[in-house]
Amino acid sequence: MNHVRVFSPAKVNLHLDISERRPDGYHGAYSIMHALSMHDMLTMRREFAAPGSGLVVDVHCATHGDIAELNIPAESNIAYKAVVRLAEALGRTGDDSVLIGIDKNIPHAAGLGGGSSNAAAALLGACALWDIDLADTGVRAIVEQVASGLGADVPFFLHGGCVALTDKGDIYERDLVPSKRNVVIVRPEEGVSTGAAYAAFDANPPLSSDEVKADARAAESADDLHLFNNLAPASEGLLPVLTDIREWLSGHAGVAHDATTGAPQVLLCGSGSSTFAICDDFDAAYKLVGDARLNGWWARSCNFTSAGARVLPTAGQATNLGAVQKSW
Ligand SMILES: C[C@@](CO)(OP(=O)(O)O)[C@H](O)COP(=O)(O)OP(=O)(O)OC[C@H]1O[C@@H](n2ccc(N)nc2=O)[C@H](O)[C@@H]1O
Ligand SMILES: Nc1ncnc2c1ncn2[C@@H]1O[C@H](COP(=O)(O)OP(=O)(O)O)[C@@H](O)[C@H]1O
Repeated sequence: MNHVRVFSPAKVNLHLDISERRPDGYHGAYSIMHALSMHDMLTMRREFAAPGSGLVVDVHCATHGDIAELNIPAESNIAYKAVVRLAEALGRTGDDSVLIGIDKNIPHAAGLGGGSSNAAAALLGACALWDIDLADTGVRAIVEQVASGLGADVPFFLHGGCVALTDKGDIYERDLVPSKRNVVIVRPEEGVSTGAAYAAFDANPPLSSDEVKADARAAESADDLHLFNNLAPASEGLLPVLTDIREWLSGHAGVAHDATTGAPQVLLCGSGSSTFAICDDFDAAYKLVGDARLNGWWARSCNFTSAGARVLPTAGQATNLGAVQKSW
């Protein structure tokens, strides 16, 4: 195969329980992530490689839908790093040329994991271009190790759906039954750096109770969870407009409420700067997007999805991802 398209979804953390900083600099994290129908699309092509060139990778990004352009050199793009590190891990030292086009709909520095998802998509796309069998457990272990080395959020996107992860939020623990509900994402113009959010967390870590921990571990489906994110106060401290957005969403008609606690189902996406709200139905989500835009915020509606980063079937093969893409 010399040409693939790879679906690259966004994520939210339905539950993000950060513990104290570890000696390796990372924080422990029990994270339950859910993939969204909002997605980027990667087009990857293998081209003629000049003799003696080694591996040549190039990346081009096009942004769509009012999101800021990603003005970074190709070598800084995490999709570039993914392909180079996978080639190294697999011992592929020969001449090769891989061109990656990224159509970006997911805003960056938004807590939606767009870069991490692009990295997972690039790993799967490279495997398809190189005819690498991911059913082989040895190969799969190499791909998962490369994913984890690229960033804590990357391994999730190899799975997708709704997944609980442990350690630093990168080790798969179990699947939960995905949700089919409507989601609205709202964000201000500014982003939040993940590293800065973790540093602010360290100043006064709001550690979770045993009850919160037990509750998350008992949940079997996404819809059973009580939304939780103890990184949110740190991000709100860094970017006070996040408090305004949370309070505004929490008081908006059409936002769903937790059946047990009665709390509005509104939460910061990971380290921010997006906030998500779960809505009762599509009409409520549509109205919420319009109202948020009137406040000057970026807003989109989408759905939870059971997909992850996925190489799309070539023409003639059946797929259910079309339904996912039409939903936003
Ligand atoms: C907070 C979360 C929630 O899913 O993601 P975002 O909301 O930013 O997307 C993750 O923990 C972020 O994952 P990711 O964005 O992949 O982080 P990395 O690139 O590995 O690390 C970025 C920075 O965050 C810190 N970091 C990350 C994960 C973790 N468990 N502890 C940390 O202290 C690292 O020290 C590093 O300075
Ligand atoms: N393919 C990519 N898509 C988005 N951001 C990328 C990409 N490659 C590198 N980056 C860098 O990673 C940073 C974090 O991006 P992203 O994963 O979208 O945010 P978050 O971790 O908040 O979800 C960006 O600000 C950008 O500088």
